Amino acid sequence: MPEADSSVLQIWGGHPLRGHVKISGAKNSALVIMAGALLCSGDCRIRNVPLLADVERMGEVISALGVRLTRQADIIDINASEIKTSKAPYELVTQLRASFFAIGAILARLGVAQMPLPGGCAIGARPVDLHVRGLQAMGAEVQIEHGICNAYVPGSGGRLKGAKIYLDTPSVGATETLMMAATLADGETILENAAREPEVVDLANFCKAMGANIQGAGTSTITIVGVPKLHSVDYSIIPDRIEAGTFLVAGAITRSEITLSSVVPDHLIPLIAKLRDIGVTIIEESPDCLRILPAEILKATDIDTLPHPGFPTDMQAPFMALLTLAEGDSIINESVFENRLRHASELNRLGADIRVKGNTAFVRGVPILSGAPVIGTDLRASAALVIAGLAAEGKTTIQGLHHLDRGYDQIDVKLQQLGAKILRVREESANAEVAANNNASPASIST
Ligand SMILES: CC(=O)N[C@H]1[C@@H](OP(=O)(O)OP(=O)(O)OC[C@H]2O[C@@H](n3ccc(=O)[nH]c3=O)[C@H](O)[C@@H]2O)O[C@H](CO)[C@@H](O)[C@@H]1O
Ligand SMILES: C=C(OP(=O)(O)O)C(=O)O
Repeated sequence: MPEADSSVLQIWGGHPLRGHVKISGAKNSALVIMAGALLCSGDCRIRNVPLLADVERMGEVISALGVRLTRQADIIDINASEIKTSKAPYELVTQLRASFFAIGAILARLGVAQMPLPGGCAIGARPVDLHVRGLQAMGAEVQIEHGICNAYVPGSGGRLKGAKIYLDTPSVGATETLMMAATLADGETILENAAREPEVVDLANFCKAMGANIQGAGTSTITIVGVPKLHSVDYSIIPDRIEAGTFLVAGAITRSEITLSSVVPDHLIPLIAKLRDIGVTIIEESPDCLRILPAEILKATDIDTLPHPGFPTDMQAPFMALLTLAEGDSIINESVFENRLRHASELNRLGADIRVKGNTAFVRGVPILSGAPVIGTDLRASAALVIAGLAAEGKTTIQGLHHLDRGYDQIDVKLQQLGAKILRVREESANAEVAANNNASPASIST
């Protein structure tokens, strides 16, 4: 894992990319499937796990519960035959969102769980009321005190009971928490208005491979019939659709021809539709490979983020970067999170013309962007700045890499392999260069 906190990314933009990129396993699947491994009293082998700070932290959360976890390359082995404590550590859980979702699995296994409120991207209030209400409907007593969610199942045996649960909003995390809780509960749980994201389906497939009885994942009604115990599993997680989408957008903005493999095109339907809408050609080379061709003209479009299968909120910031260089006016409405447009002002530093009103961004296409120092405020905001930096004339320096490294597996290395002029350097040397007014691209990465 690179040293993110003291590093910055330097990008010399305006160069097309060329070649092939392999997409890593999905962050949001890997994290919740690691939590799901806590349901199993045998060995869980999880393959295709991306190299990410969030995965490392999630591994630390699981180890802190007294569960055995080892990692070799992209394989993680977890054996939760024994979970020594029901209390997850504050300093780890507060670093990512998905750690909280483990409350469902811990409660199902032990009948008790103490989970600090989670961290994750600061893109809105992100309450956990739907998780809590669902667990209460399954018979748990739940109270949030001093920033800790304390849950236990009263009565002998401490086993949750199946329930009919309607989610006010199709929350990904709440669907996953409750699905995990229900796999070992007594009786049938029906989740209505459930999230339909591919990562929810991946978690369901993982649980089913361990012997869980789950029907309907990928639709808005999921039925889970609890089983007494789950067995060992060897499971490979799906490719990361957001990483794939980010590379497609990077290809589009730099007018490049690149191929992406290990993708599931069906998971990218809303994004590919929008890219085609604005003039980008994307070819399905094979069932797991996409090719993007250089676009002559990029046209403006409107985006409304929605739960899957709508346009994903996690692609909103990268797509905004692309629309800054499209011909005409675009309107982007962020409907999922209430504070996820902070990248707009950083994109404006690069010469974009974006006005924000409430949850809507009005993007007026400009002919060029020009490099500048910028700061990533969250994970996808940072990705948007990388994308803009690849297209901007001159040098862009991006701070805040701890956000980027939470969710992108070696993005700088992958972009270098595609010919991008991008370097991760220590912040002090970048500052020294600014003082010396050195804007030149270093010889080591000149193409
Ligand atoms: C680790 C992980 O998988 N993160 C993803 C997950 O986050 P996460 O699971 O946190 O997102 P949710 O789907 O839960 O959030 C959607 C909306 O529901 C609200 N809400 C959620 C739970 C709750 O108890 N009460 C409530 O009001 C949220 O504030 C938000 O406005 O799905 C998001 C939406 O696709 C993605 O952007 C994140 O990348
Ligand atoms: C918002 C995201 O992650 P998290 O839910 O972990 O904050 C994301 O992956 O874009």
